[in-house]
Amino acid sequence: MRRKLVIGNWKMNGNRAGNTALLSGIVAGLNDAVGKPCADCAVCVPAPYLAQCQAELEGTPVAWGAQDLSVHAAGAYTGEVSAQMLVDFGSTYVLCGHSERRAYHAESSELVAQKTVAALAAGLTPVVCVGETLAQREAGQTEAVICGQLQAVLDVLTVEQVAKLVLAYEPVWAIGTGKTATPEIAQAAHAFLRARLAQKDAAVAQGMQILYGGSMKPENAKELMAQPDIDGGLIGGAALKATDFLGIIQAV
Ligand SMILES: O=C[C@H](O)COP(=O)(O)O
Repeated sequence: MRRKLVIGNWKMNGNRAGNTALLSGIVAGLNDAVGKPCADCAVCVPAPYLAQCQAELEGTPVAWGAQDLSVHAAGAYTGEVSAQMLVDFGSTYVLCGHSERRAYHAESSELVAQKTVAALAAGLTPVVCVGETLAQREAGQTEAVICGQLQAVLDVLTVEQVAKLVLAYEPVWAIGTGKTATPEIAQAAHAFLRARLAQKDAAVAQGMQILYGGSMKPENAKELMAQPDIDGGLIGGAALKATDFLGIIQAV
């Protein structure tokens, strides 16, 4: 039985005072919940706030991490942040290949694969994001696109390394638009991804947490998470309000 995982991706949002209010709200909500939460949870924050997460989340049920990393270990790479720097601040997770990185920073699937390798080498858990645009879906290319994005990563990893990944399916047309994929559409994509993973290794495919991302909210989370191949959520907008984020965790 795969454990559910809910990750909040703050994107480029936050400030010190607001972060404290949000994080303490999440922690208080989890502590108030009756029994142990049935999902693991984490926040992926802008790199400058990793120290704040470490100071305010250590010892709580909320893990933290970053939204991107460099493929390089160190050196003359102005503006880049290495995997080891993320580890220095207690990060567990790092997003690799979020669609906004692919679209606005021209990240290729090959670069995403290299970032995944760098994250694993530092002991981080990469959350590899895949997803098609609306034009690609309408052209019937969804499976080819997400398969290509996944394959680029699988090509450079051993089975043991693949077992350490988290995968996120985020249809670009559902991100920040309020247009959530229906549970059936999301389930079909997740099942497809799991079948592709099974071609690498059946047991690893069965154990892989595949998160859904794209306008997930407390109101639609329950139905999405009830799908057999949806193992949690990668949450954008709704991760910026403690009650919404907790509502999604409670929907598990
Ligand atoms: O990483 C999170 C996704 O991009 C989803 O964002 P959203 O929940 O605002 O649609």
